[in-house]
Amino acid sequence: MKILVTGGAGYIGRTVVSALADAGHTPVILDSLVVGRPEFVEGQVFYHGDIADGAVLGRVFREHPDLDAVMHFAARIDVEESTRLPSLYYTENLAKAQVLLQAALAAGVKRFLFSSTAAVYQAGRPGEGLREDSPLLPLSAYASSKLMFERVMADICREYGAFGMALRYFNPVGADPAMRSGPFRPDPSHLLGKLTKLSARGGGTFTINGDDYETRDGTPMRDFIHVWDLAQAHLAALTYMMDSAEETGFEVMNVGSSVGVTVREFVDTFLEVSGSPLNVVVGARRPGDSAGAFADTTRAREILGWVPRLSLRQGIADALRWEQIWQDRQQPNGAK
Ligand SMILES: O=c1ccn([C@@H]2O[C@H](COP(=O)(O)OP(=O)(O)O[C@H]3O[C@H](CO)[C@H](O)[C@H](O)[C@H]3O)[C@@H](O)[C@H]2O)c(=O)[nH]1
Repeated sequence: MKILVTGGAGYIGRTVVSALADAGHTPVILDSLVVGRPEFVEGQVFYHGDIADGAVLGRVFREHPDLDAVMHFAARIDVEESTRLPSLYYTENLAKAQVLLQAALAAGVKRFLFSSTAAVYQAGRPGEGLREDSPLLPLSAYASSKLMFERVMADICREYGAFGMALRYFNPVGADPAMRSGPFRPDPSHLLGKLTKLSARGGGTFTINGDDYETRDGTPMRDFIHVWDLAQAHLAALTYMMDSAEETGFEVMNVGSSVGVTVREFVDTFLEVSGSPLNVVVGARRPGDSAGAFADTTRAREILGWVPRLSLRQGIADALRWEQIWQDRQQPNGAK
């Protein structure tokens, strides 16, 4: 199948591009390269442009009249930034996404897969996984923009007789196990990114943001999903949409490991896997943080037949291996 992948030069989008190619599909990438990396589109069918640029969209759909589906990853993803710049988030993640969706529908592409987020949920009850019908409470413009687009998609897919799916990601970690892509931000704020950078520098102090939450060790809980497992969920969702007897539909599905891991447990596992001599201290809570939760992935298992296969340890090991490769690549002439 031929799939348009927006944001295909980004961390998750590029991983999915590799998974699609490995499975014999043909990805066509559309990326503005505002965040995405030019290295990730080398050798790929690639269009440089914005998801709402009519001229670029026109070219893509004209030159690929045989597209079977769109996988839409291109988005702004920084929760903190979204609380400062909500208009940017509603423009990029909601208004522009609608332009893309309608361009696809006008071109007759009626399968649309969207990257949503677990940030749409209200914090779960301790010990209970979040289900797709659990209470929603988006706390940032980022989360709201994602949830709003889910609803826009549901309505417009019905109007046009199309099939849409929104995958609600929990916390992706790791890199393509074949090392074709991985995280690339020079100054990441997320847990594994921070730990990986410290480890690459040979040590330093890592601060756990609060240990007075209602979790088993007081530190927040998250559900970490290997990015390659996440990519496989997209392939399963694509197959499901293409094989569906229904022409029209809309499905929401959690994609997580279904295992809750606390920040302290994560840090301990990281120290074991990396062997890094990090100094771990406990600091204040991070504003806006929640005690967190994990995914109930029953729907993805039953409907898509998808289950995560890769461990947290492998996610950490792959991230560490990729960090080394990526840093080496950033050096001129490959010098260390
Ligand atoms: O140096 C650090 C960095 C993070 N943490 C803690 O680790 C946990 C996880 O934080 P991340 O920033 O890694 O992940 P979040 O769950 O907060 O947010 C991520 O997942 C969300 C979905 O739930 C959104 O997609 C968002 O964009 C993405 O960053 C939080 O309790 C955070 O405070 C620390 O203790 N120290």
